[in-house]
Amino acid sequence: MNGGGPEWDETHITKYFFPTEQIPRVSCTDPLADELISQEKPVVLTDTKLCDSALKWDLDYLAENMGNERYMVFVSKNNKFKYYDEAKMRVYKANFVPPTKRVDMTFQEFVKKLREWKPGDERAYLQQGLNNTFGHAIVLDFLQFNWQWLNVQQKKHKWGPLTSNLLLVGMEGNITPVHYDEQQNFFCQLVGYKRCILFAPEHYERLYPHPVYHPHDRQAQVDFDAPNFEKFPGLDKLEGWETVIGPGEVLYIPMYWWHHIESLRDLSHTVSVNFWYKGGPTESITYPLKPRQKLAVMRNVEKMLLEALKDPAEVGPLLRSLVLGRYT
Ligand SMILES: O=C(O)C(=O)C[C@H](CCCc1ccccc1)C(=O)O
Ligand SMILES: [Zn+2]
Repeated sequence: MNGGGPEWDETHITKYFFPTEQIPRVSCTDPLADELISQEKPVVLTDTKLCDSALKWDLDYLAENMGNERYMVFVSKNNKFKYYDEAKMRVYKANFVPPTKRVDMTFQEFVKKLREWKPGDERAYLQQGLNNTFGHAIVLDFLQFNWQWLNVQQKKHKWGPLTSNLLLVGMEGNITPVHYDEQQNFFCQLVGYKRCILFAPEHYERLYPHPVYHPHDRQAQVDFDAPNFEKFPGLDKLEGWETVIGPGEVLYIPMYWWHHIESLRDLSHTVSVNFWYKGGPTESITYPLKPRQKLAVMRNVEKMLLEALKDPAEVGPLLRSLVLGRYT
């Protein structure tokens, strides 16, 4: 399972209620790699040398070179860091209690928090878009990423522009619950080990995402640690793909694919950098539509209905009267 040595073993892996298969792990020179990426299927690339210049980004190096800027850190009373959209939170009428709190702090403050952490303390997760305000050493490392390989991939698979790189520094055991993004993603692991569980877009009916207008848009309502099979009956048909990625490995997370990401329990903190790309130009439509295209249609229908009806409570009844007994 894992590369060279005994970095981790099954004791670090939480057993969930659904079956998974291993995500293929190939060399980036293997034709299978390009085949899977062009089919928008997940694959672990073991030798891209994408971020080798950042393999040295341990806490001391980052604390030393990240200057005194304040960075975006989320704190949580438990180990879950479920993302929420702050803009949607502001206009969301019902009561929404954000599950984490955003606290901007310097990297030194963040490292102190990590090193002094005791069970029962709130957990922290630094999630900051990389930009040129980071110290010059970091910028130099960034410039040495394997941009040549990335540009070849971007062109070959007709992706849109690179939109952002998120620097992620997490505590062991931190979990980003299952969600999807509307971008292609080369997810690069630098320090420590992350378990990534992925589900194809067609598992949409089994993961029950929050409504599009909800602050947790794109996030599943399901809690893998406490699955509610009555409320979410589709869960018993859920099946996924998973892998554990370590330093120097890149996981391709296709656009619209669901992913749950956890920093292995009881091991070490983790450092990752992602590369989010806009999807390519909508290719000529062929039928039947691909699952991710149906997902995009469903999102647009939701947005249109909310715009037309104004009251979210009317969306369910209207759609039910539209389909029940007619399309079902
Ligand atoms: O790279 C990805 O897509 C991940 O999900 C990585 C994930 C943190 C992402 C946090 C987040 C989720 C949604 C919107 C904006 C930010 C992790 O590694 O814990
Ligand atoms: Zn994501």
